[in-house]
Amino acid sequence: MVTKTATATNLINVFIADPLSEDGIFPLRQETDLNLNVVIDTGLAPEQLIEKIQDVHVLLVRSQTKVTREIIAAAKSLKLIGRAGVGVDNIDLAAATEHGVIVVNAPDGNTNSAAEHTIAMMTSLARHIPQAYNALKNGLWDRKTYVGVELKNKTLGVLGFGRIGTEVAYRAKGQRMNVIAYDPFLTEERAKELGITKGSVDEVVQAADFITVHTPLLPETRNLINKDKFAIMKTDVRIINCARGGIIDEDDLYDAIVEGKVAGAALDVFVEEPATNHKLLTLPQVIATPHLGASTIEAQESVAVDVSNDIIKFFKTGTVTNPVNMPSIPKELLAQVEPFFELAEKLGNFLSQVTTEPIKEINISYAGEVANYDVRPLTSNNLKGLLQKNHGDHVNDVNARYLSERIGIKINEHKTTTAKGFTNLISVEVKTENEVHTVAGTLLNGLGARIVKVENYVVDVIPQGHLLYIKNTDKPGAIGRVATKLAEKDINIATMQVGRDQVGGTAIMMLTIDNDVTAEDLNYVAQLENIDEVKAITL
Ligand SMILES: NC(=O)c1ccc[n+]([C@@H]2O[C@H](COP(=O)([O-])OP(=O)(O)OC[C@H]3O[C@@H](n4cnc5c(N)ncnc54)[C@H](O)[C@@H]3O)[C@@H](O)[C@H]2O)c1
Ligand SMILES: O=C(O)CC[C@@H](O)C(=O)O
Repeated sequence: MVTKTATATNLINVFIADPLSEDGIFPLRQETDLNLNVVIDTGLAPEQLIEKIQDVHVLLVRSQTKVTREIIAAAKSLKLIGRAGVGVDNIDLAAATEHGVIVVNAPDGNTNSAAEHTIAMMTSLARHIPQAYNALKNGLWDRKTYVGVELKNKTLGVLGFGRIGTEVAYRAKGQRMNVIAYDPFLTEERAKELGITKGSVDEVVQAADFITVHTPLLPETRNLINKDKFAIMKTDVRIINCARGGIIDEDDLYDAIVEGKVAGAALDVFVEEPATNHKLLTLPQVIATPHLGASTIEAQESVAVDVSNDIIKFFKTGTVTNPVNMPSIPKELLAQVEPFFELAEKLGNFLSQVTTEPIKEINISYAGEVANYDVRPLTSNNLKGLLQKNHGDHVNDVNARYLSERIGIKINEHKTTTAKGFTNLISVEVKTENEVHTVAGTLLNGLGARIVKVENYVVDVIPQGHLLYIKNTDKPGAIGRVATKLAEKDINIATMQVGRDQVGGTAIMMLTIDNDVTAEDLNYVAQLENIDEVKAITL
């Protein structure tokens, strides 16, 4: 269904492949600066989706659509994948990164709903509410079978103490439960502050009467709870999974329930979804919901609004609030780091034009104030500049690091707070089989970007427009001869910087000129006496 039409000028095709809150996509509908063409077409088979997203710039999904490598490869114009929710395990992140497609999610919008659902599941499990309801609906007034347990004074084990795990713990404390948790990022101090106990995974599962998992599904968390863990649990433990199918080994859970070790399980998620015919669902001790953790009006509106706003922000500013496959820069730092993006890219671009062999190694050094920030986005921009010559617009901030590593470039980043006379200095060195080239740049207060060092020579060049890089032997007349030859070719010199290592040694000239030069012009200059190398650089 086409919900908003747009003319072809800068048309941005947004394809919504899963049901999203209509109120949540309101920001997209009311956006007038961008030429958005929003199409909603849900429940498609992969082949149908592939057919429909050839010209799509933004693909927006929840958890149903599997955004596979094939789908990403088929969407030739794809720039952004938006996930209205937290988990991105339905998106092939590696493929997105390789294709330079940014992935954004909405990490905060459904935290509350997922935490509330977890508590609802735990309470239902403790009191057999779904089973008793079913019996009563079937005409059975059974008050003996469904005797439950209280939550009060029981211990809740929480594995994964991020946004949702923490919210669940707050609520469990409200039920007067004791909480023990494990998360690699949980400190003793934070645990103390929240009035909970910090334990290892084994300590958590051993101590708990109820265990709830709230980690992402990662190689390290797949089957985090398996038969070895069930073996050390208390008998009659109850298990809740409102995070991701696969964190708990489903076969081992089945066996542990049948053997009487586990009294019951409440599951919102499964390894394979939809899970309509699952063996766990045949057990009376198992209660389940069809992945409803985030299914509230509030959460769906909130995640869709967040992801819609990020789409708009991306096309207006090139930045996003919730990137998944590139480092995020806190808003308060962005303003400070942003001016360095262009400089970093220009330095990379410069080096790509002076280097004549495949680059094997790049050493990027950040000195001065800039070293206080997360410099990974700057390195990505630098690598983007370096690769653009050969990769054109296939390279962007998202895939620059991946592409560089794939072609075998070793990337080293260094930080130091002393910048040798500059407030900030970015120095980049590239190494090839036979060459080493360096360039350094800074941002001068109020004056903008400057290249301040080329190879070992101090210069002062605005990194913009057409430059000539000339290496010569330091002999009288070289500068004059170059200027004359360029004048003969009607090439106007705007600025000229010279530097040398020693009298009579190697020298360089950095010229800014008004127009681009041809290979023939370069040869013309290169043939001059004492001129060793001439390169044209466009920044
Ligand atoms: N059922 C639903 O509808 C629903 C809704 C929202 C989120 N979720 C899922 O809930 C989970 C948690 O979401 P969140 O927003 O709290 O994420 P989060 O990123 O805020 O928290 C995840 C936590 O897991 C921790 N972790 C990672 N590896 C771990 C390990 N090996 N052992 C223990 N902890 C580990 C991380 O350090 C992090 O603190 C995710 O899997 C998400 O996809 C499900
Ligand atoms: O889209 C949904 O409803 C599920 C979302 C949830 O699993 C998440 O990870 O955010």
